[in-house]
Parts: sequence; structure tokens; C-alpha cells
Amino acid sequence: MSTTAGTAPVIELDGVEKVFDVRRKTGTLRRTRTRVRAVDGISFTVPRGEVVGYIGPNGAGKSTTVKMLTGILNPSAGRIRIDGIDPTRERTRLARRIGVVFGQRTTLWWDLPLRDSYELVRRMYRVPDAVYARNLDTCVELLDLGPLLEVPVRQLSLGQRMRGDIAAALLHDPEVLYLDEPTIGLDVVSKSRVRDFLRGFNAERGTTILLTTHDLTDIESLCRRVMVIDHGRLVYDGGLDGLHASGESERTLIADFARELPPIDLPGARCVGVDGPRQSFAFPAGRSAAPLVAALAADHPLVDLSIREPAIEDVISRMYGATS
Ligand SMILES: Nc1ncnc2c1ncn2[C@@H]1O[C@H](COP(=O)(O)OP(=O)(O)OP(=O)(O)O)[C@@H](O)[C@H]1O
Repeated sequence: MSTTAGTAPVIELDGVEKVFDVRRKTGTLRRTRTRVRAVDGISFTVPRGEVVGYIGPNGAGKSTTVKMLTGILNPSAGRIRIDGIDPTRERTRLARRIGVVFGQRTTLWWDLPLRDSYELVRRMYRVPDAVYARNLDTCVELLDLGPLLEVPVRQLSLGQRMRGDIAAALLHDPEVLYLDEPTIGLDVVSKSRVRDFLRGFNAERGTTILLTTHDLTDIESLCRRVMVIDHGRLVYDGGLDGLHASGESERTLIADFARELPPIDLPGARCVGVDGPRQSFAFPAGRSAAPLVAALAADHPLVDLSIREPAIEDVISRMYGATS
């Protein structure tokens, strides 16, 4: 949610395809070749400073796209430019402009303290001393890494390691940051810490961020724009509100009352469950929960509440249901 978003695209894809040739054993001696079209003609641009969600069901082609954007995989067809660089031809030059964080894998050295891992990153990328010091200071302060710098990575909790990984990806001042499931497996507090940091860093530095996630709250708190990929094709590119509207998706307000009550008739929502003193209400995901909360609190002994986001898979399948 940057205020520094410019217009020059920093990420450009034009008709990008990736086809895998897969050989499968179909008998003792027989092997058949099948072709998997993982990415099927994707075109989009991302202006500098924008934070974009790149979402889709399992196997949709998200990781394959990110691997092509980072130069790990070559596209079968189409054109990719990152800050004007062709990832296939200039992978080393590209590496200086991008940072990558994989939620399910660490890029840190398992047996080394965080500080030593960072020192290695500094040398690998030949980061100038002043840039390194500035970025390390910012990350240590905003990600609260001070007490962790001397701890070997293997002793860190998942949330601590994730914060350590994000810092490692930013020390060389990348123009573009790819985040693949950065909040997966984290508790609520760690998740919101990571989101707050990313939001602040983007606003301050204007780093372009492409975020892959299954958590719609990540998207909601970070991205004004979301792209949905399914079966290798881009099926939606726009705001989260529009996605919810086209999928007619619903959020769930879960309210705990001081005592058991009959199902409450709440205008703008439907009661979808009563479990003792707890009642659940479904309401359109694009709408604010504030009027519902106010109405419940005004007329009933409300003790606690929470909101459950719809699953990305549900939003997408409803979107298809709505358009087909
Ligand atoms: N190296 C490979 N060889 C063959 N097929 C592959 C390879 N990598 C990916 N695929 C196939 O390409 C398709 C897209 O996979 P990809 O990993 O990009 O999806 P994804 O959207 O990242 O999924 P997930 O959310 O599960 O990580 C899948 O059908 C997958 O099986």
C-alpha cells in the first residue's frame, strides 16, 4: 500500500508460458510422455512500489511463475523483464535487484547465528558498508531481531526464523521482493508483525512486492491489487473487493455472548450457527463488519468476537460458479 507507487513497470510479463515434459512409467518397460502446461500465456505489469497478491488454488502455476521471474526456470514462450532485465540471460545481475523469501524453506545457514548469515549475504552480494548498516539497523529495529542476532538459526522459532529470512532478503536493497507464503504456520501475533513490517517497509522504501499466499488476511492487509491464477491462466486482476463481489464470497462474524440466546436476526447478515453462547453470522466479504458489530453490541450482552475470512479456494470456486 505504497504512496510511492510510480507508473514505470518494474515487472513485465508478455504471453509467458511454461510447459513441462513429464515422463511417467506406465508399465515395466513403457514410459509415456505428457506435457503439463503449468503457465499458459500470462501477461501483466506491476508498477514500481506496488504490492500485489498472486493467488490461486494448489497447482495453479504460482510457484512456476515466481521461479521464472527469479530466473530459476526459463519460460517456454513469452517475454519477461524485471527492472528491464531478462531473468534468463542475466541471472546474476537480476539477483542483485531481487529478494526472495520462501515460507517453507529458509535461505539462512542452519548452524550459524543470524548475524553470521547476514555477513555472508553482505559478502555474496557485495553490499556497500553504509547500505548494509542502514538496512540491518532498520530490519533489526522493525523486526525486533536484536536479541536473536547471536542465536543459531536452528534454535529460532518459526516466527523468529521468518523475520530473520525477511531481513536477509532485504539487506542488499532489492527493487523487487517475492514472498512465497510468508506467514504460513505462524501464530496470529507473528503474522501481524510480519504484515506490519512489510507494509511499513514498502511505504518507506517503495520496494515492489509480489506476494503469494493462501491467507486472505495477508492480501487484505497488504495489497490493493490481487491477481488470481488458475490452470496457468490469469483469471482475475483487480481489487480484493471486486474479487469478493465476483465470487459473492462471505466472511463470518463469530460472536460470544454472556449467555445462550435464540438465533439473532441481524440485518445485513444471516445467522449460520448457534453453539451455546456463540453465534456465527455470514455477511458479504466486501462489506464492513462495523455496523454488524455495533448492532450486536447495542442490543445483546456481547463478550467477545472474531472474524473469519473466506478460504481463497472458496472465493475462487464461487467466482467460477458465479461466472459459468
Ligand atoms: N518441475 C516440474 N515438472 C513437472 N511438472 C511440474 C513441475 N513443477 C510444477 N509442475 C506442475 O505444474 C503445475 C503448476 O505447479 P506450481 O507449483 O506452479 O503450482 P502452485 O500454484 O505454486 O501450487 P501450490 O499452491 O500447491 O504451491 C502443477 O500441475 C505441477 O504439478
